[in-house]
Amino acid sequence: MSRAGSPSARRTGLPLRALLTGAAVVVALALPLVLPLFQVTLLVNVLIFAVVVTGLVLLTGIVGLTSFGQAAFMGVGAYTTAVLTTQAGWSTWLTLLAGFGVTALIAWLLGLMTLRMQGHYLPLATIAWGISLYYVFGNTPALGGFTGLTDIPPVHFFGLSLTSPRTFAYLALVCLGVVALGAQFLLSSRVGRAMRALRGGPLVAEAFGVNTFRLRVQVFVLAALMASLAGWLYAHSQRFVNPTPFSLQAGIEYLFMAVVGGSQHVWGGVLGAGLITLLREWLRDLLPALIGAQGNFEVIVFGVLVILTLQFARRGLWPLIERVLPREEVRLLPEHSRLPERGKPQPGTPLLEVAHALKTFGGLRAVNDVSFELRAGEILGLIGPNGAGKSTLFNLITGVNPATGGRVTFAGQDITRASAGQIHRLGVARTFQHVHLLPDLTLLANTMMGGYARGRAGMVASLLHLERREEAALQHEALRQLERVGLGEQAFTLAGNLALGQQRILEVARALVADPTLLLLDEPAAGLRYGEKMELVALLKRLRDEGVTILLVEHDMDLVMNLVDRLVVMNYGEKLAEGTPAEIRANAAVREAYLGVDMAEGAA
Ligand SMILES: Nc1ncnc2c1ncn2[C@@H]1O[C@H](COP(=O)(O)OP(=O)(O)OP(=O)(O)O)[C@@H](O)[C@H]1O
Repeated sequence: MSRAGSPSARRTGLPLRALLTGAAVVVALALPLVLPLFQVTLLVNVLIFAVVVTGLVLLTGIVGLTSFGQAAFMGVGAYTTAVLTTQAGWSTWLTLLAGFGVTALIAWLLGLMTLRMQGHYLPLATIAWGISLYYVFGNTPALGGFTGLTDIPPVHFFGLSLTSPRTFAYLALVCLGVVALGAQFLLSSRVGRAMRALRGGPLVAEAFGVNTFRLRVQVFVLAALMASLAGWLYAHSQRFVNPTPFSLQAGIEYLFMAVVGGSQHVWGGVLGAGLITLLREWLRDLLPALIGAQGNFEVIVFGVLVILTLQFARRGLWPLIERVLPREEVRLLPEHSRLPERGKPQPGTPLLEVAHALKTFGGLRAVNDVSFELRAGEILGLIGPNGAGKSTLFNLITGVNPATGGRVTFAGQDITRASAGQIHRLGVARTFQHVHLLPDLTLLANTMMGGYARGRAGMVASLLHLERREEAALQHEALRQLERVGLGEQAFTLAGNLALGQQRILEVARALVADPTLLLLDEPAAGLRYGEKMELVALLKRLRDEGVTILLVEHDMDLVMNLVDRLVVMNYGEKLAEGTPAEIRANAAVREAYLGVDMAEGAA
């Protein structure tokens, strides 16, 4: 497909969306001037809370790490500036940096200790340190105990003292603008795609070379820094601090805001902060008057609201708004340079060698003394009845589960003990038995995920959008691979709209973006219709003709016999046979293992 006719030309709804964004900015800038003073104070709170919730969107909504402890990090920022300004006379701008330093250190240490935890252990850990920090604030005399610290000086900006809520609102607006823009930049970057992939579990992200633990810690620290900034703003807007706004209950409320607004969208977090804060104020007046008694009745309403949201709008309110907004601009950056490509081995040279591979689970030998070789340029099929050990062997080769014994060599390097990411970086790319795509992202963005290991941009460059050259090269490479597999025309549609067959082909394109020497396919035909299987076979044959080496685990005998150059057959963890499809068809032991499957018929 020619580049001129490529989807880059589509710019869906750009003027209207830009116009709406511009109008929202103008309204936001006008609000502090036109609203009554009480409401401006409320607006300042909304903006401050939105900064914390933006961090939660990244941490919980995108990466999937639920944290109840963000309010505590807000407290670290608030108390750092409170102590250093009131007791050491530091400038408020310097204390902002100091707050970042202290928060980053605490978050990094807590992250190192807790972020390896899975499931409900991590949220429990965040509750634990959320409570701990609250009591540190309340029980430390130097921090004013539960009474807190007063007389915090205002922020000065070029001689202007930001004592009035009206002027302070602009500082809070700028802070939220910077944080929200940075978060948006991050999410549309290489690191952002890796963050999204993390949500589906570490397996996928690691297969693309992401150091998942390091990324989790980085996002955790980033979200804590956003909370710290909010704490700094809070301290200087209120001019006093005490532990209450940084309690576990506040941490839970920030989560409510994210969930109600839409925890996977930056603007969802802002919407949630606004809605919950305004609703709280309104209900605080309304409910006691209605019920005729004093009490925190609004918290009960919030609980019901969250349950209703989870029931009827699981992804929050922002996606409902997004549905009526014009679609976001599709941006294909101009390509200045291409990504470097790795040298490919000569066809016929040994590429992958599995020697006496052994994998035991307790007393079970799931892979027992299996040896075979894969040569560059061929398609090798790994087949066997259910439970034969194919997936286990696949996992040994891809580094998902290390071997108990034996040796696996790829391109001359011993990868027996290498991690999934290290193996990927050597030139092995894979697809998954159960498709792992990001359905809300375009085909292009999904495909770009496969090129993670070919990029270098880190968290800071991504936050500042300094990685555009690299991003452009990746975009164009991804588009080339989509065109190569026949999905170029749909590059800007959402992956979730594809039929399963196309999703599997998309996974192949994503793997190809890694510029692999070896492509590993885990049951690529599972769940496909006949026509889809034929398309897949045609694609894989074309790739083989282009020099791509392929190893596939597959159940579908038709597909395997018509596609591969050679086969390795496994049974009860052992290698039963190896040879061309014709040799395997004629093998009596293989026929025996496949009782009921007529292999000759399968090939026909
Ligand atoms: N993590 C594990 N812990 C314990 N046993 C396991 C584990 N993974 C696999 N096994 C066992 O190892 C054996 C081989 O399983 P494996 O999934 O590799 O077979 P397979 O050939 O891929 O089967 P299928 O075609 O059904 O996917 C099976 O007996 C399985 O129960």
